Amino acid sequence: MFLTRAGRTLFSSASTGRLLRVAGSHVTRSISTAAPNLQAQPQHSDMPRFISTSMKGASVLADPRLNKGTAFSQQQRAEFSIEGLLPAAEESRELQLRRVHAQLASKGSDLERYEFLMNLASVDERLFYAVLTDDLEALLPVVYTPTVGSACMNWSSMFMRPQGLYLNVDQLDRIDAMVDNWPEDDVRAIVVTDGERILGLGDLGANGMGIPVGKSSLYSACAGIPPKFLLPVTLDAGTNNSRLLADPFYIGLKKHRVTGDAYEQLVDRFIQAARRRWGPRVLVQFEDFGNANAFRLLDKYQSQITCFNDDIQGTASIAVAGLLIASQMGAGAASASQFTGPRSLGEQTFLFVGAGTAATGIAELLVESMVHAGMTADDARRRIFLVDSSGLVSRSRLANETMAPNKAALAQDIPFMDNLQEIVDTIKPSVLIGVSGTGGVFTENIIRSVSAAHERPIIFSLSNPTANSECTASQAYAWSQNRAIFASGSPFLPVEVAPGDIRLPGQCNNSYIFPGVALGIITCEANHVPDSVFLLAAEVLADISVKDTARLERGSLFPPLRDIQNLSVRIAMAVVRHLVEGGHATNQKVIEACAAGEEELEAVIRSVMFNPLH
Ligand SMILES: O=C([O-])CC(=O)C(=O)O
Ligand SMILES: [Mg+2]
Repeated sequence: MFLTRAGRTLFSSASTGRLLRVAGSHVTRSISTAAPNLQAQPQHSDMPRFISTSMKGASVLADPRLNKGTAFSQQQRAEFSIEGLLPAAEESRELQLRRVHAQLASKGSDLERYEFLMNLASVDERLFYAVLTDDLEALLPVVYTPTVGSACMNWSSMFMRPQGLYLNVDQLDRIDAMVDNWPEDDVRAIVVTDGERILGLGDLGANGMGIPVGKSSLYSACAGIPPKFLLPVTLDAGTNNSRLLADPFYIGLKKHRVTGDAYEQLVDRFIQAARRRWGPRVLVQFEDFGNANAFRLLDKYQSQITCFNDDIQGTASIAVAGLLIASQMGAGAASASQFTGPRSLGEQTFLFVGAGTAATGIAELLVESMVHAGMTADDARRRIFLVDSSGLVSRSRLANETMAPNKAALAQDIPFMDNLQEIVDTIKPSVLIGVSGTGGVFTENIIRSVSAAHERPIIFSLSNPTANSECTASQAYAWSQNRAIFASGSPFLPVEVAPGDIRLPGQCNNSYIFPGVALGIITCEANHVPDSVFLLAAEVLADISVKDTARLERGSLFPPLRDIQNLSVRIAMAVVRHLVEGGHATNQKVIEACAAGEEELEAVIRSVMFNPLH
């Protein structure tokens, strides 16, 4: 039991190392978050951490950041006046974890598991993160894609208690007050959506809140960022989804999407209010905005504030990492006799099916990567082809249609074709990237054609959730005679392609990237996030992944999720170094740690991270 009384401060805060204030004349008690029966996870500091509170009684149990239920000792129960409010058993966190796993196993569907875990997070937040990090491989698909997609579809009918902050366009003059109502004073990163393009599911309006909530929990689970630093935000500008507008249970503004000045003001007032309240270095992650707004807002804010767009830059980074890794494996060769070893990205021909945020984001980062390797930007662009819902993105279209500038920059000087099979047969891509949001567009014929032209074609079906994947893992393997190097945005189970030959499809999802990138950004308190951070993150991930040859041989391009926190630390270290070199880091202590050496830098990054049971 750790106790602080007025006038004495005995402990440091969960992560910042600052001394906690003893509240007024109240007796301020501190709850040890330590789990005596659990081993400290080695990546974290051994210092027990404490949370200070002047609360007593039922309110301690009602606060998910303080509550640990039956893990409160008898002494703590007396101290916090919660005796009798809990059953007699005094349980270890380990036993509580086992119970939660058993409860999860008894649920009938992933959506039920999702609801159960969200409830757990609202009752005992550290136990929620302990369960999540204990089995991330199994639970990421439950708290994130694909299950989060079903949760968003059903958000209004499942609604019980609000999570995150909802800011709406009908109350522009109340935005400051709403931001002030958020209970945490030390927010360092915000995930914000306007719900217009939720995964590959389209406009889900305020139901899109599942995405910023889910991404925030990945910040904590994948990079150890303390939950109190994170804020999920939904900007409710209306919805054009008629199903939702007609749904009596819909929780958002029941009106069509507002565009123009009012929309602009909604975004701007939110950003100004957040910076006023949490300081100019608070990180803003744009997530699942519609295409036009995604690019426009990134263009508008990237030079002004600390921000990035995960669907453009995070997805680009993981895809480029995957392509670097697959190319290292010798993918893309035209025949078995050429299949001798590593190839460069410049030797591949890329065909994107889909030409939205993810496609152009990946394409631009690919160009940067090829330029980095010595190619000219024009030569690099000549290797990239895009197909949208009208057909091939060709220069001839530019005469009759206004195209988004980033898409127009990738238009090719070849005749227009509108049939995907014909396009594939003509271009003979060695890399097929699905970012269309349309399940099943990689048909058997398409995959057979790509595989006929290349010994080891790369097939990335990146649309989410699973039902929107352009093909499944088993289809990619079966239709390529098991030669495809396959990865997908949403997870697929291992596939036994022949007796004893089990492939592990890689999950090419931005969750490998944004948590580590954000950890770096918030640690050094960057005032700007340049695009180069995302190429760097891709290279770090690729360098680490190619070392695990046993895993690569089984088809999986990326490291196992159970290692993700260590991976995020490696990414964060590279990001911090890069931001310090670029003059974008503002935290003096971190700048000094960076100059002192690798160990010091790693220590300062790890000092930010939290361990739910320690
Ligand atoms: O959320 C994911 O799994 C990846 C992503 O950002 C998207 O599909 O919008
Ligand atoms: Mg997204």
